[in-house]
Amino acid sequence: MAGLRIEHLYKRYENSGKKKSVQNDYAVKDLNLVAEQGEFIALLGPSGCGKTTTLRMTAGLEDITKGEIYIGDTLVNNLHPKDRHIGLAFEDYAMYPPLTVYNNIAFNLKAKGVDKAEIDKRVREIAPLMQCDDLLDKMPVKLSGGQKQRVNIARAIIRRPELLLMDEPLSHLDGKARQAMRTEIKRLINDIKCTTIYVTHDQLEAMSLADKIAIINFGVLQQYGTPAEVYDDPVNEFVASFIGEPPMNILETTIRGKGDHFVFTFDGSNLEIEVPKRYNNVVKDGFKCKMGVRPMDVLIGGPDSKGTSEEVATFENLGDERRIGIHVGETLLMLITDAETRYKQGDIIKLEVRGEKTHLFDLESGDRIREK
Ligand SMILES: Nc1ncnc2c1ncn2[C@@H]1O[C@H](COP(=O)(O)OP(=O)(O)OP(=O)(O)O)[C@@H](O)[C@H]1O
Repeated sequence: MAGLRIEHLYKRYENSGKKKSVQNDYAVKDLNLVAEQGEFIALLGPSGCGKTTTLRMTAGLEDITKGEIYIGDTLVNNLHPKDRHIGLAFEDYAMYPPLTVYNNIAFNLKAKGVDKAEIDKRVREIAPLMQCDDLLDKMPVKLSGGQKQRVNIARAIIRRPELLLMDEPLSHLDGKARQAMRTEIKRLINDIKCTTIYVTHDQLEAMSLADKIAIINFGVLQQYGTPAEVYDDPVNEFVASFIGEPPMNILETTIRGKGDHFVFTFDGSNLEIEVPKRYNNVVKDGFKCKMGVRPMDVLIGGPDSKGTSEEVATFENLGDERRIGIHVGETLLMLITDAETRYKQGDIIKLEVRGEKTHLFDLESGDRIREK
């Protein structure tokens, strides 16, 4: 049984003509997505791409323009939010300030008329899971951002939802608290095994938490797959450059024949990178496209390296890794190294690129060009 099934979902806001960022007037366009029972799905994409709209339609907080949403086997298009068996944890904590944490967590069960003893049992079950047992007597105003978020999530899961919907739940937290909460969410979801849809624009969060990631741009699903699939096998330039930090290097290139193989060449640079042989059937001398390569697949060669000599344009020391930028024509090619050497602008290094790790993208559409 699918935890959630979305079929040909569209959303058009009536006033969207005024919003420049909605391409073709649709905030969500022909979205299809299946989350299996118990799966953790991240909806990932830039601001305004339609993630929250999708979540709100799933929750029943926003009308659907066209399409179907099933939770389990039930078509929920016309069901009231309270009848959808969902738990909601949105970025604003939306707690009731005059109520203690206990009463905030218990609120929805009380409203449903669940008896007192059962409510108490459930609050005391959930509180340790979300590490808020010592907060139960506190008032919301006394809580830190991380604590509020834990209570917020406890409120969402106390109803034992079939589907947990989370919208940027970590966005108010700073770096360390964010990391800690991320780990807690992962542990929690493993414990309660609830199908979860999690909205974020943070690719690291999506990569570390999700079983599958739906990457959306301008309301259109670009790719839906496991973190490894979207990282290693991106379907287009958008996905390739959205996933990974620092992002994949993408450079315009002209392919040239060289003996029995082809090389990527770049305007204004001597750099040449071997095109993987598997592309021999799709490229030819003079073929123009974009080449993508991840910064960790660009290496600094040793003294005997046959790589090209290049000048360091930028150097950043980030503690556990160092980032070097090299001008290739007008584009900055980034590489990451864990070597201790500190470079400075103008230093010469030998550059080696792992040709076998390169991807090809269509110059116009950005679609991945695949071997035949
Ligand atoms: N109530 C509304 N009326 C009109 N347009 C809206 C409304 N809500 C959202 N939009 C538009 O729909 C598009 C998708 O918005 P949505 O909030 O779903 O994106 P998002 O990916 O969640 O963005 P963010 O990460 O910034 O929250 C945006 O262009 C937005 O301006």
